[in-house]
Amino acid sequence: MSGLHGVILTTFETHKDDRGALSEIFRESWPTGVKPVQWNWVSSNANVLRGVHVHVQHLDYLMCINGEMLLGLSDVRPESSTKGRSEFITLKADEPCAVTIPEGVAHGFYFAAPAQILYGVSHYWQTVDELGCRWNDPGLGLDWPTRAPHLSERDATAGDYQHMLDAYIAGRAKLARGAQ
Ligand SMILES: Cc1cn([C@H]2C[C@H](O)[C@@H](COP(=O)(O)OP(=O)(O)O[C@H]3O[C@@H](C)C(=O)[C@@H](O)[C@H]3O)O2)c(=O)[nH]c1=O
Repeated sequence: MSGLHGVILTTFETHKDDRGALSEIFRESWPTGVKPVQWNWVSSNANVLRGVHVHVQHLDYLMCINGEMLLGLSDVRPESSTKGRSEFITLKADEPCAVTIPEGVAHGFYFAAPAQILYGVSHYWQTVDELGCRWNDPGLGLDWPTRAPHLSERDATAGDYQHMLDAYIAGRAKLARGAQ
């Protein structure tokens, strides 16, 4: 369960037999809140942290397919009933489920050990929709279980929480004007 407005957990039914297992992971008819147009496969090494990012436009439909991932979430939407709240969800490949992350919910992915994830997105990737801030900015309210994660150059040089919030609000206004 998630306490953040619009964050949806979808659990999968797993059919096991003597060959292994099979799960349906997405049906358009399920109430996931998202219709992916693009899917990404991501492999991460131990102690990698991706993010923290927030999107103005696209939603993510995220699952762990090998190992474990700690998902950090922080609601930055000014009008949200859960604005300013944050939480962690652990996704495990052997407890198959997906998390829908709405636009405006900032998120980071932490991998204590090597793992693989798969995620679908509601809009094609475009850098203009890739906002972010420093993974450990106090404004996020996320106490990660690492002090020195392996980050991308972009994430290591990201700005602060307030800068991300301002960019998110400006990006949303631009989108509302039909400019994105
Ligand atoms: C996200 C993405 C990246 N790329 C490319 C750009 C770059 O060369 C390489 C790695 O991209 P990044 O460093 O941006 O990957 P990463 O830091 O993993 O970015 C992801 O972080 C998580 C937390 C999210 O929220 C995602 O939406 C996305 O922002 O892959 C694509 O071609 N398509 C895509 O959809």
